[in-house]
Amino acid sequence: MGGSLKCSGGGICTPLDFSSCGEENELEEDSSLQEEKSTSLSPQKNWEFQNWRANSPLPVTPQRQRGGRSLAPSNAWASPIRESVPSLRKSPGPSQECPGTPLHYVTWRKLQLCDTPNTPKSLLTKTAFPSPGGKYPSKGLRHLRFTPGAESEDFAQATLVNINPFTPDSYRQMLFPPGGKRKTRGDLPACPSSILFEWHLYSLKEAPSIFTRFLLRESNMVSRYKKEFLELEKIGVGEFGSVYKCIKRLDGCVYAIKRSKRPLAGSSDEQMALREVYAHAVLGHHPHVVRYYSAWAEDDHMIIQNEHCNGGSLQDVLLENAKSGHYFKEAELKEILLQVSMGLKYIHSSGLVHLDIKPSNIFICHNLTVGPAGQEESDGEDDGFPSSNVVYKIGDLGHVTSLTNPQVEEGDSRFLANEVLQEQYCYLPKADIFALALTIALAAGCGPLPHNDVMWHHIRRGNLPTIPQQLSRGFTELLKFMIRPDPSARQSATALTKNPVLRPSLGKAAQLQKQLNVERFKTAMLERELRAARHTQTFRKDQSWGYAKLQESEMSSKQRSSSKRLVGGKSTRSFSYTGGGY
Ligand SMILES: Nc1ncnc2c1ncn2[C@@H]1O[C@H](COP(=O)(O)OP(=O)(O)OP(=O)(O)O)[C@@H](O)[C@H]1O
Ligand SMILES: [Mg+2]
Repeated sequence: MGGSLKCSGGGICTPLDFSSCGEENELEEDSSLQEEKSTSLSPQKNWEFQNWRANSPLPVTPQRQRGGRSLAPSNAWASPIRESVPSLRKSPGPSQECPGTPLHYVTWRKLQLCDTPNTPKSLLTKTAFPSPGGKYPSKGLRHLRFTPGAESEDFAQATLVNINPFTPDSYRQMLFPPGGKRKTRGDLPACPSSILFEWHLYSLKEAPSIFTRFLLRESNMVSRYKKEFLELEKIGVGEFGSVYKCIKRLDGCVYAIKRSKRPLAGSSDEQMALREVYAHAVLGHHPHVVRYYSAWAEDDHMIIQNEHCNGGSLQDVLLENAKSGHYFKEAELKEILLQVSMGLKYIHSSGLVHLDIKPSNIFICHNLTVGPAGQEESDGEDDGFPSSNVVYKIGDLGHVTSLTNPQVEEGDSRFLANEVLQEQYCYLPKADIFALALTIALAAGCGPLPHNDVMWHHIRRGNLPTIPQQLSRGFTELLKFMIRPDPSARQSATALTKNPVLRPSLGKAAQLQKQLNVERFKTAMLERELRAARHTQTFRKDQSWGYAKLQESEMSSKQRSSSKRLVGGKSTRSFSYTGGGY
């Protein structure tokens, strides 16, 4: 790949200098992978690996196919480190998601070496420990690392990894078995990944207590951001970070890159940054959750690469609306409520809560091309893919926490449910519902929401802020329900996705189904009656036939007896009876 590339706008883009940009880096990583596998093993394991490779019945995947990296099946519980390698992610088809998002980097199937649900720890460490200068050491150096003295350095590095608190216990137990039960090669499929994985289990077994967190400040890469992305413009500034619209030099697609404002090490921002990354990694893909591609630390700042939503945030639109005195109409409000409820349903069903739902954290994608492939993204028939051309997505997962072990970092007080302020955390998903109702009220045109004081409490008593447009009674009641003081009385996200006010077609279908059931029942009753009537009719017929037979036989016996008495009399009489026939 050389020469100049033609931009879609018709201009000539500066040719990519692959000596310094992402691809070289990626190829470097790729080509280093086989080496990396062998060199990150202890000498004994290294020998086993080389031996395995020589004798393996499986073809050794060419380096350009990135074969060594792709060990993960599609698994919602993706490892965060795996997420940091874009080519490992399963991308949707071209018709899905935002048109600016990339497609398959390589065919997923090609990437799979063996069906293990585990991200090999080798990949975690490989990504987690950038070497000085941002490149892996030369081959020679890498071999040198496996002198006995260098092993301890490798071992120390191998223990640097984060444990995602949003993954289920079973997942963590699988990765880090209690007591460090050592797996033998026989327990695992015979492929290089299993050897590497085994090695890491072995490390954990030997030193579980020194298994330390991978700290953001320990990253000292050359700016990956500058190397891999071309910054187009700053698109937003939030409490936590600034967001830039960028093109990835390698794939030519647009992304939103969020960079934390302050240095992270040891600050509360560090926790927030990690939460966001953990949550994104665990949530995977959903049409109503902003898609995540990668995250890394750079110069003590967290950088998160997300899908770029070309419509900006709902807050941006509300600001524009306020200027022109235009508000979302009821149909649009219902669409926003329905789509965000679908996203919340997905987040809640993953055992997480968002805790910062508000207009600036809802993002908009326009001009979505919905095709059959797009529909696959939907998480079920009930949630159907949005029919409109606008897709609303939940983003900014910096406050996400788990339902089972909530570590609550209160979001924006204007949207905060009273029970969360009172530190009652048993109905956390309902706090998201509360915030969503106020988000919709804002979109409907209500004035600025109070941060505190009398009006704040007035709303928490179940009173909707004044909305300057006539909304239907059903919709207003629905919004009121969502802000009821008792969180358990508020609808769940799942209930909202089925609510007939938001999905009248579902209501109509339900009504028709009901009518159909009544008609079916009536038909069944009529059939039963008909059967009974036929049965009675047949019985009567049989009865009358039997009666007639009886009468006939009685008559014939009478005649027989009278003819006996006439024996020797006129033969004509007797003849008439026998010839009468039955
Ligand atoms: N994926 C995206 N696509 C388009 N615009 C985005 C995207 N992510 C963020 N923005 C823009 O950047 C702004 C700030 O983003 P974000 O909410 O993620 O940052 P933040 O620092 O967590 O903000 P806050 O804490 O105030 O909510 C958004 O309001 C939006 O305008
Ligand atoms: Mg935000």
